[in-house]
Amino acid sequence: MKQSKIFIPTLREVPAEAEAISHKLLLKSGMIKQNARGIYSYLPTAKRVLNKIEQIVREEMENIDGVEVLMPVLQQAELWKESGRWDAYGPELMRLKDRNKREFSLGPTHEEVVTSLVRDELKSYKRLPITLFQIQTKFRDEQRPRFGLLRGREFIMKDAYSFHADESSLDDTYNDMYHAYHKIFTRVGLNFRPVLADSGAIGGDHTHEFMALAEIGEDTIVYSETSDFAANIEKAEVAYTPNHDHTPVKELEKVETPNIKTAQALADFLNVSLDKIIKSMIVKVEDEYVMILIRGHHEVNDVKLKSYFKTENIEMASENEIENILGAKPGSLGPVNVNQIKIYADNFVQDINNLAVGANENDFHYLNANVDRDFNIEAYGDFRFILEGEELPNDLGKAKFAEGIEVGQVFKLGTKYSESMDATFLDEQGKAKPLIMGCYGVGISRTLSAVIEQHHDEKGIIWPKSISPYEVHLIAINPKKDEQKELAEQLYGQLKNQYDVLYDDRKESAGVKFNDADLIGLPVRVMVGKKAGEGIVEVKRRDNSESQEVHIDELNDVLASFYNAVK
Ligand SMILES: O=C(C[C@@H]1CCCCN1)Cn1cnc2cc(Cl)c(F)cc2c1=O
Ligand SMILES: [Mg+2]
Ligand SMILES: [Mg+2]
Repeated sequence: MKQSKIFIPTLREVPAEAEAISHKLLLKSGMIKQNARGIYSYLPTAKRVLNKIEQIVREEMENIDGVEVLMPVLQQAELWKESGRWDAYGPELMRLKDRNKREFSLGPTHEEVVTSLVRDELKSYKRLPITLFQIQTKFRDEQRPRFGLLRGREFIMKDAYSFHADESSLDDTYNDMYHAYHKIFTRVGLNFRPVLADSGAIGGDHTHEFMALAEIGEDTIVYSETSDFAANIEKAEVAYTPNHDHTPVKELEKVETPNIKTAQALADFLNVSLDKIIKSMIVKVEDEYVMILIRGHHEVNDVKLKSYFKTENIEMASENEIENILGAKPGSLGPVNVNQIKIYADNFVQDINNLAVGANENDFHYLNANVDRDFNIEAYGDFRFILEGEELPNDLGKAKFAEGIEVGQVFKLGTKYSESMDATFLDEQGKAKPLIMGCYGVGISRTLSAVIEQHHDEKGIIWPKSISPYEVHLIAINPKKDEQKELAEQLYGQLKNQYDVLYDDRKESAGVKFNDADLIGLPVRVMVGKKAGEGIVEVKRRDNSESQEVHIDELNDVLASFYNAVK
């Protein structure tokens, strides 16, 4: 492809609002243009990378008998009402009406659609198992789209759905998918870790997320250096063994704490360490308010609350809900004499007594509050995030943290959708049973960004060969010189039969061409310059800048050795 004919609007400067390096480089290298918040156009080099990622995903899905389909982006509301999810999701589910006022959503995922698709077809166990997949644009109306394609509102996903007569068949497909994902993320050149994850709203009890390691990642991975344990921090359990400090129980004492609102401020005011403070928060579980107690140096983990209370419908109580219940604002809340709502506590609250807690009166706290004497605990549980360095359960080693970008997830869904949507099959005894399902996603456009996060230098992107938009960058340094232009044209004619060649034939300065080549990031370049008259050109790697001058008679061999040496 001649660069004078393509459309790669590279930028000299990058819009300041781009924080993530992949977002900066996608803009600067002319791969995307923003249309609206979280909504982008993929320009030619991005489209070619997406095609290659999609093709790798397609191959690995077909290797495990996945069958490609393409479902509609517009989804009838009726299906979401059957599954009960129409009202379970907030504004993130984009809803709209057609000309006849019929309600639809823009598809954020396709469990309902695929279940409705197969429930009329897969009526016999003889037709099972089957795995359908699609590669398609999804829409989720994120409140805070950011970091370019890492968290867009419109994005490309491969979503697969498997249907089974029994659990062991689901287990087989889950394992096939797990290994297929390993191959996919290896082939696209990502440094990734599969981690145990929380299955959240969609239910099921078993799920792994595939995390690409990157500082910018929104997810925190907990892993061990002495075992192969790895989990999303949302899921990582905190081992608890009682370790009470057995200080003598003291009298309850009310103290005035003017304008003290946080645990740290209270610790400083009382001149005690943060871990002696107890934070009390009010959360609404479905429509019941409960109090959660946690030590001052710990943070509550909302995903653990959701799995403990077995509902997604959990949110922090608002300030006026809190005032209505306890008569005080956040910052002065505590368990003493609270009987109108149940009190739950993180396991580690058991290790200390004489607790410093809010007095449920603005600007007042209690010292020496003690469970059973001053308040009752409904139950203790693991409600907090693990801290780096803490021991993992079952001797799996010490918790180490890393940031990750979730590029894939595999779920065992069970019968959540087939029951609610009445998708049954006849088993060998002719008995109607709900289909058992699995679902499996790969973030295609997110993977493109994750690769850039892991493969770049200060000058631009460094594409792995497997998904690079083109394979060789042929550059005529000064096409105004006939010998350079003619030799470059001749080499273009020759090389384009062996490689995907991007030929920079533009009448731009050498500096502009080299800057653009560094930004666009093709693995190897061939430069036709001053020595064209002698038949000498230069071959150069983008990753380590290794270069070699070579006569065009040797170019094929040298180029092949350079290209093979690049990952
Ligand atoms: O999508 C999944 C599960 C799997 C992931 C792999 C491919 C198949 N689906 C989970 N999820 C995430 N965000 C969502 C956002 C909205 Cl607005 C929604 F309505 C539904 C969902 C939703 O169900
Ligand atoms: Mg997540
Ligand atoms: Mg997830």
